[in-house]
Amino acid sequence: MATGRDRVPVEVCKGVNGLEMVVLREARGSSAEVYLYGGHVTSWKNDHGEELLFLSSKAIFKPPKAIRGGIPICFPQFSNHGSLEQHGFARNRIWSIDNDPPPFPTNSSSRAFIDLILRPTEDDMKIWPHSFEFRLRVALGPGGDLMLTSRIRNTNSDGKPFSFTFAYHTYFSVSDICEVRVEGLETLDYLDNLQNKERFTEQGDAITFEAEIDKIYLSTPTKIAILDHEKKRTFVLRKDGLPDAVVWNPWDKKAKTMADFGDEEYKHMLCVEAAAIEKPVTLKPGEEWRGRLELSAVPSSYCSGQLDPQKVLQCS
Ligand SMILES: O=P(O)(O)OC[C@H]1O[C@@H](O)[C@H](O)[C@@H](O)[C@@H]1O
Repeated sequence: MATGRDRVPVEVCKGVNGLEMVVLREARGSSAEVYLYGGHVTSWKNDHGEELLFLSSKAIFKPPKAIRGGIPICFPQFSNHGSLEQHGFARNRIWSIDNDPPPFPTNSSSRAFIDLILRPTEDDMKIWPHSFEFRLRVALGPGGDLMLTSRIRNTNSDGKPFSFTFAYHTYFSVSDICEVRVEGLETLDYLDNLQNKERFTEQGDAITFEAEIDKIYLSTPTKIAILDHEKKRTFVLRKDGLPDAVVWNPWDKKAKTMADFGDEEYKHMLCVEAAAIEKPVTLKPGEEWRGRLELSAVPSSYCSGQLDPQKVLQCS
């Protein structure tokens, strides 16, 4: 666990439109950028300086519009699964740097990290009448892995529990969506957002892409792999506390309806979102929930054709 002593100092600077952001740098060259607006990771680069996340060239860095790309945080509501605004309000609030977070029991050897915190304002409590503390740690591992840990605590003083849904809405950068496949979701049940959230079962093959997709896979394994054949790169997601996984690509028609997304950009992105949606999380006052996502990008040149994400990891 990193202590104050061996921690790499983070840089706080002004990003697009003067919005404050934090830059994390790891000794071998990987880096990440985190905006306080949304507690939003907008960039994750490997030690060759290659960008691994998709960020739209038309992204609007201006509240209240959430930033299109990177890793928006969906809380306290995923999508339109409730009465709040789409994907909740955490992604368009200004978070603060948390200089003194409660102890972080983690075995991570990360030295480059930032702790952020979001608490509701009085106005927030008018639309979602609950008091909470949302602590987000964004860390870079020594090998360039990106780790996000969310800790959400019910701080209601009225004795009331609350429930929420959640997602790390990660936009991965891919060379060509038609050359990408996702492994780890085969044979699982999913809710199809394009068919009134009806429940279906996925076929036995890895998922490939040739049209709009918007599915919530249920009870997914802790590891999911995204294989980018053209780039010879595999993204591996490891997650904890997040049983569901959303797979989204708007494709051409939907892309044209989105003001903050280029018409052709759908070809170069894929969202695979570690989430808790089907069974909302309920917290009593004083209780805390934790949801963790760890992302790695590994060369996959010798791994194509292997369906087991575990093997993809072993041969990297
Ligand atoms: O445009 P937004 O609000 O960022 O949402 C983008 C997409 O986010 C995905 O997570 C949802 O499943 C989609 O239904 C939605 O279209």
